[in-house]
Amino acid sequence: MTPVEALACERCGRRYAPADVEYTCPEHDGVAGILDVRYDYDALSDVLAGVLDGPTEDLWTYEPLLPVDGDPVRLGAGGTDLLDAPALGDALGVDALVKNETTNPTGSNKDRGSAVAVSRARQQGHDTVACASTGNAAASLAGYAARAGLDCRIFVPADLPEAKAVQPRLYGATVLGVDGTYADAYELCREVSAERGWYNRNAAMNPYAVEGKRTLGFELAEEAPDADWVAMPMGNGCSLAGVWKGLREFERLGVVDDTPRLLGVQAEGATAIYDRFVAESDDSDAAAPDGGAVADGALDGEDTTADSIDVGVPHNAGKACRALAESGGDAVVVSDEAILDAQRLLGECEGVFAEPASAAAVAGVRAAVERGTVAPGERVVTVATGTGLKDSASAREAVDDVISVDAAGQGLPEDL
Ligand SMILES: Cc1ncc(COP(=O)(O)O)c(C=O)c1O
Ligand SMILES: N[C@@H](CCOP(=O)(O)O)C(=O)O
Repeated sequence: MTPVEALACERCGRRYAPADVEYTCPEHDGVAGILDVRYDYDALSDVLAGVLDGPTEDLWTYEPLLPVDGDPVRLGAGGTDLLDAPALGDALGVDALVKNETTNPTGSNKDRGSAVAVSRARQQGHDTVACASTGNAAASLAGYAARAGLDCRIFVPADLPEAKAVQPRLYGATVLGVDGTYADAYELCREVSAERGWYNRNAAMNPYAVEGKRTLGFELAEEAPDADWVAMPMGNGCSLAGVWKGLREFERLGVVDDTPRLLGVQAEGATAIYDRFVAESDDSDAAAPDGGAVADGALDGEDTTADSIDVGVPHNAGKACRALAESGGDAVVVSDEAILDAQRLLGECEGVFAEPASAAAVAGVRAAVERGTVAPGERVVTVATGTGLKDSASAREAVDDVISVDAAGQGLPEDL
């Protein structure tokens, strides 16, 4: 197993032996003290050559760098394609690449976090896992729980897109539709899981889920060492922070000489991380379309068609802002209209059907080019975090109507 040195509190810096604490720092209430897994990098360095030797089949190619003690749960997460995206690049004015996370086994990058969290849950003898979700973590946890033979409980906002509520049930999970926001579902899941002894996967409190997410950073470092930017959507901010951790570690371990800048993208209806980043950045030229009102990062106003990033209380905001700042990156906010345009652009240009939250990253690149943050021709990897197939109702807004034709061809347009 990867030698975990300690769990360090993101807030106060206290360090704990892994056996002494399961979730957050005991010095703070609730989720405030997120713990970060710290490794012995000399030991990681010793196993690195074996990891880099050969193709990345899936995220367990990186098993010696992951905090899992053998017998991981395998469903095929990771090892996703990095696509050249020339048509998208022409449309955006950059040298574009797309990291296609839509092909993960349950359809999103959340599978990376679930693979590690569920493997640990099984190793520790838990029989039930749980999470709150806007849909993708739900399906992901449920799919991995099914593979591991564990029971699964999911808390979701009741107004979830239909397929996102169906998918985890198909994997055998019990889905609880909470009459409220994602933030409400998160708090309820936290309380009930603690009361009933369920293993809580949520990356806002479980230090190990993000360790799976950092494998996306490993892959990007290996596959696109010359990238200038990596653009990602932000909901809780954990996915972006996880990618940054992986990128930085591969720089530290000498796999790459340099790291790309991160572009974090939020939707106009849920801007808490963006607001905090702007507030913390002395020299940021970030500006929201609405004038850029600065909030305290703890809003509960969730209102965007990009439901996966419709997060009013992003618990990983601090980590995400630090990642953006350390990378020399930036944050942008995009409208729902721009997101739907970008969803269609990504589909038409590159054959990738991504959900609105993922398309937000494409819209964010366009916005960043327009305001000069990303220079024309720079090499930009956009992470397509999740498939659009789970939310055809949103995609419906982005496409033309079906043309009705009778069986004899009546109605067929002449100019087709
Ligand atoms: C498809 C998709 N993209 C992006 C995100 C945002 O990830 P995070 O909440 O880690 O910032 C999510 C979270 O659910 C997601 O499902
Ligand atoms: N929006 C996310 C929230 C949970 O994901 P996590 O990995 O940050 O715990 C989702 O539901 O997919």
